[in-house]
Amino acid sequence: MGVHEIKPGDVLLAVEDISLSFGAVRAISDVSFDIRKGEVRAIIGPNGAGKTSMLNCINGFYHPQQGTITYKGQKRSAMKPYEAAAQGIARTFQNVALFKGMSTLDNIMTGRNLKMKSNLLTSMIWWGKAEKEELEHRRFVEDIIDFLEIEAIRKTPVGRLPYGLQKRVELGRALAAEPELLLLDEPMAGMNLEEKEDMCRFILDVNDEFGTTICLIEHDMGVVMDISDRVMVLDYGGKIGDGVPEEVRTNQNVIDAYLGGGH
Ligand SMILES: Nc1ncnc2c1ncn2[C@@H]1O[C@H](COP(=O)(O)OP(=O)(O)OP(=O)(O)O)[C@@H](O)[C@H]1O
Repeated sequence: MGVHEIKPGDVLLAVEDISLSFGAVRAISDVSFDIRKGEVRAIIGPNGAGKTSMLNCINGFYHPQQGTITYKGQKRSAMKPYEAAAQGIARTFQNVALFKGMSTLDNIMTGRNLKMKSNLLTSMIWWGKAEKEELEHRRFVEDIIDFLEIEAIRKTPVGRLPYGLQKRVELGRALAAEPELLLLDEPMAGMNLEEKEDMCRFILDVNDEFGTTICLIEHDMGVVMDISDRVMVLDYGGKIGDGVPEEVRTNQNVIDAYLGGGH
């Protein structure tokens, strides 16, 4: 696609001066920040600060009225979510968005759709080829299931699983697309301590073992500071801090926004 190769540490995605409004509500005001290849990047901020809106801009759900987003060196125009997905951007949602009646295995398999080349016509003509491809995809999905340690629930309808496991299945579905950039919206929300520790470990393993770049929104400050390389802080739609965890922890604007809290 004429996109130059990105080395670890290079900028994978750059957001420049973007603003997004819904009528009179300004969700994002003139925010610039970047995500480097191979890092774990966090976006934090009080409720309503614009964090989810930012992820929605990155994966094409929302189109900012101002500013630009450059992914792998290419400035994007108004991109649709499926186009972002085709270019290697996957995401999970604040509230689990899985097919509740379907098994863990089948839910993760749906994340593989983009990678499947065979359609009905080719599978009628090239039945053997399509079957082989299907087998390869199943093997890939089984590997994800092993990696996330969810073999025991592979046939269980996800609606019957506890919330923490559903979040893990959702992570599996996103991984099935073999993303280059993985966006996680509050991956640990609603989890107990043990589930949070597990999820942290999986996020770091995905980053380490697959080299996947990760951008996450998370409210648990301990977790954010532990697992992120850099943290960007939003408040009332504007950026008030950006840097390594230590810089952000000691940033007076950030301390004030959190102490002022409750908005
Ligand atoms: N589709 C929409 N229509 C109208 N207003 C919206 C929409 N999406 C977001 N907003 C508004 O934009 C602002 C930022 O919302 P956003 O969900 O991005 O914040 P957030 O930081 O993710 O909050 P939280 O931590 O509570 O999830 C809020 O005032 C919200 O009400």
